[in-house]
Amino acid sequence: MSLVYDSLARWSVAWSPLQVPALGLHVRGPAMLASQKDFNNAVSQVKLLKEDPGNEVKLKLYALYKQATEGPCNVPKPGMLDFINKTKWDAWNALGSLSKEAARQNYVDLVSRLSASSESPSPEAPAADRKQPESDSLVVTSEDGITTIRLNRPAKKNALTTQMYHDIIAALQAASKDESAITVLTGSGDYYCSGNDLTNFTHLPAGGLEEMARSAAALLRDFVNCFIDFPKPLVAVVNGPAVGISVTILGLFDVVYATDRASFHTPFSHLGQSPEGCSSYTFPKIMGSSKAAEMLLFGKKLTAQEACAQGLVTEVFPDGTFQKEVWARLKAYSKLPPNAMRISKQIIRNREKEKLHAVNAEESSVLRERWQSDECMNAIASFLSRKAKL
Ligand SMILES: CCCCCC/C=C/C(=O)SCCNC(=O)CCNC(=O)[C@H](O)C(C)(C)COP(=O)(O)OP(=O)(O)OC[C@H]1O[C@@H](n2cnc3c(N)ncnc32)[C@H](O)[C@@H]1OP(=O)(O)O
Repeated sequence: MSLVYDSLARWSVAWSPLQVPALGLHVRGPAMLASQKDFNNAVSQVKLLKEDPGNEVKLKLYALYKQATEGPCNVPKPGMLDFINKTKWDAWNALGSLSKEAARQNYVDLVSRLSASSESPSPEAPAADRKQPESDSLVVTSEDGITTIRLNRPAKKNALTTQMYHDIIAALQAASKDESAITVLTGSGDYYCSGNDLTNFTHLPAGGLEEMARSAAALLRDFVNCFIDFPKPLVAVVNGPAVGISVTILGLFDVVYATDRASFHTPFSHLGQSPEGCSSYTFPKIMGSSKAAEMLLFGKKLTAQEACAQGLVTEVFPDGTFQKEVWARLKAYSKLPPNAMRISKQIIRNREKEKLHAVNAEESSVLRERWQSDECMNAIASFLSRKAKL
């Protein structure tokens, strides 16, 4: 094994970035695929990376570059002892029949994530230095080794405004670097979260509906990416009913504790919309395809006990003792060695990450189209004119 690593290290020196670029990526909608120009820019950007991304990532870059430029692996497998070329060949071959266009997009995505992480400040951000959210609708605190991100719009059932998506992204980025061991998302009041604030769709920018859909899809994608990439144990403390995107992203949490008053509802078809938060992938994996279809296609609302039986929720607590029991448990967990927890999370989650990024991109792209449909516009208009509730 060390021989292979040594060889890879030398390789990375010998490789020009032009030769270098997530394995197993097979899904992506046509609307958001990168152009040749985006791809060429990404190839140039690789040269400017400030930090060496490591051999594993270089292998991914290499494989995606080959797939994007030459298509599926079409050269004979190198001999057993030709470690370097065999490892490169394996990485390229693992991409199977991924299309050139999807490989190009995945290459662009990977480079953009690498560029963003090499630009972000690396020093640990202690809780006291944390930039506070722009609005009071999100409250972020750090105590006893736990950073808590609290949705704080109880009068609107914690519906997520555009500003809140931005603030949650910033809070997760800060939490990933602070001194806490565990990060928690929870809600204030009787609801956990009623999902996307439907009035987000009423603020039409100068570019009209099309521009609104484009920017919402980009924000959705960034938002979900933060959950996919979050490096520490991430726990949802579901203090009441959960709707829409607050349910779908639960598949990206490590542990989900729920009060017995919680319910889990994804009424996407009722809203003329389609699943997000990687739920089109995580839900069938967690609960099987037919239970996932009942939720995601027909909007079946699950009780907390049902969600627990189906694996979406880790444990259900009686509402009367929910807060006390859950926080006592989390405080105990937060004393565990933080690095061990991070590394264990990495092992559990890393092999799925590229797939999840590809699913997120496709779901966002499909929603971009859905948001411009009559079905969706009519459903939102109906809610806003108070004719419809879930
Ligand atoms: C960057 C964009 C990314 C988008 C990602 C895609 C996300 C998709 C989703 O999340 S889809 C799910 C969207 N959510 C809903 O459709 C829920 C709509 N709300 C309801 O059906 C009901 O409000 C309820 C069942 C959640 C609660 O009903 P009830 O207990 O009777 O309370 P009220 O209806 O009186 O609600 C109180 C107050 O809150 C306002 N409100 C609640 N939810 C939302 C919401 N999602 N968006 C906007 N406003 C909401 C509701 O209008 C009331 O306001 P008012 O007091 O009348 O001013």
